[in-house]
Amino acid sequence: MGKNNNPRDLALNVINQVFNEEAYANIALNDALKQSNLTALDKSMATNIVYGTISHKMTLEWYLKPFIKKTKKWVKNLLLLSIYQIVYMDKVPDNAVVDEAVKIAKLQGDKRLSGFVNGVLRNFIRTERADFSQIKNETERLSIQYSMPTFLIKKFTNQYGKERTLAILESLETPSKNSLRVNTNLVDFDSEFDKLDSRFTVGKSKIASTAILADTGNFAVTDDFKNGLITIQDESSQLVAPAMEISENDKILDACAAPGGKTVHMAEYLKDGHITALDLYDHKLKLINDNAERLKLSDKISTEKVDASKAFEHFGGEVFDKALVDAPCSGMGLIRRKPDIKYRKETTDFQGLQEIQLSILENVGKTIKKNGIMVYSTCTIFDEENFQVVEKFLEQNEDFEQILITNEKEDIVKDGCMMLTPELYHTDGFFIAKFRKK
Ligand SMILES: C[S@@+](CC[C@H](N)C(=O)[O-])C[C@H]1O[C@@H](n2cnc3c(N)ncnc32)[C@H](O)[C@@H]1O
Repeated sequence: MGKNNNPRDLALNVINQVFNEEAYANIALNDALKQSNLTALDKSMATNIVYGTISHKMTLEWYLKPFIKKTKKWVKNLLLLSIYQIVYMDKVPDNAVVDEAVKIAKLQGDKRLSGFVNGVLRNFIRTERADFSQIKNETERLSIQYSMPTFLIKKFTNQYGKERTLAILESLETPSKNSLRVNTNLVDFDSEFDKLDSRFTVGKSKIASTAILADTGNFAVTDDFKNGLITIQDESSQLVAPAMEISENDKILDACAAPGGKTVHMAEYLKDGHITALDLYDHKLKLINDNAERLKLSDKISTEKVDASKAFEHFGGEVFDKALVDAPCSGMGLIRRKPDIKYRKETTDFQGLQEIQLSILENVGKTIKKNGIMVYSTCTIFDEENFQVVEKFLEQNEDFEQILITNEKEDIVKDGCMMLTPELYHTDGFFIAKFRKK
């Protein structure tokens, strides 16, 4: 079997990049899948192994620890992804996992180590599996059981208490749903729902009227996606555009816009209005333009490479009717979809992120007209980047007041902000606050 058509070998190469070189899992996996000639079924298996192994990394290391001393990084990664299959993938027989691991060790060019891999895995299978209850310290136990660094367990517990923390951790263990948004400019919601319903198992969202949900299905390759009738957007983030109170002639600034998921949603509300979408990088602006083109909304959107914390210097004061600051954040609400986030050191400087978020809000705020609306959103569920930002922004900017957000689902509203934790509706974790310029 050649390298390019072995799903486990591909998974190992991606995991090596993520664990050894801090690559982003989604990018490394997409690149590897594109270059491979795997069947759709094998692609899905490789994807499952990559995300499963990353998601359960700390648990798998704990399982593996009694069986090895020191070994090469790729060998350890191969053992981790094999133990993932043994423990979590019921349909794959243990013997097949071992045989495949041995084959991959040989493929990686090391016959001697293939014997070692064989021995460790056979030993692991023979030995009774360790039980989490033997870890006496509760924080450590939760950390190993849910593969979450202890400082995050502590942060969750401090903010949400034990019971809700457990519910959040449990909910992060179950897979994300596919969440689609219907482009109601091009097609009626109900007819698109019926059409998708005839081909996939789909359902409606409990929180976003534009969302269609599905457990499985690769919607990015469908004609309806390519033709812009549907797009892929989490239910929680579909709540942002409706919160903006958009009028069809509004001039809107989307300050942190790429890849443009919310830009295109807001643009659907416009007739003669226009959105200026900013980001820091050309390749990211291209993603916004691609999205706008696919959804047939290019005439309503222009992109500019401008630092949002210097928007006022670039555009001047009182120019826009509305602004969205969908700020750079730790992304801790996306752990279910992007499990590598929980191990990344650069996303844990919550105070540093808060400073950036406040400086963007303050500067963008100056570009809004009197009575203009500014919405602040993040995909994180920690207070430093959410309620503390709202509080400090209002303290430091007396020309703004908070508009209290309401929703018929009271459990997603807290202190006038929308606050979705991942266990409530099995969405991404998400936060929305709303301000008006006096
Ligand atoms: C949370 S993402 C935005 C997601 C986007 N609103 C959507 O719905 O698809 C944050 C974006 O802000 C950009 N960004 C970070 N700092 C920025 C800054 N100072 N000015 C403008 N964009 C910035 C990042 O490159 C990233 O693309």
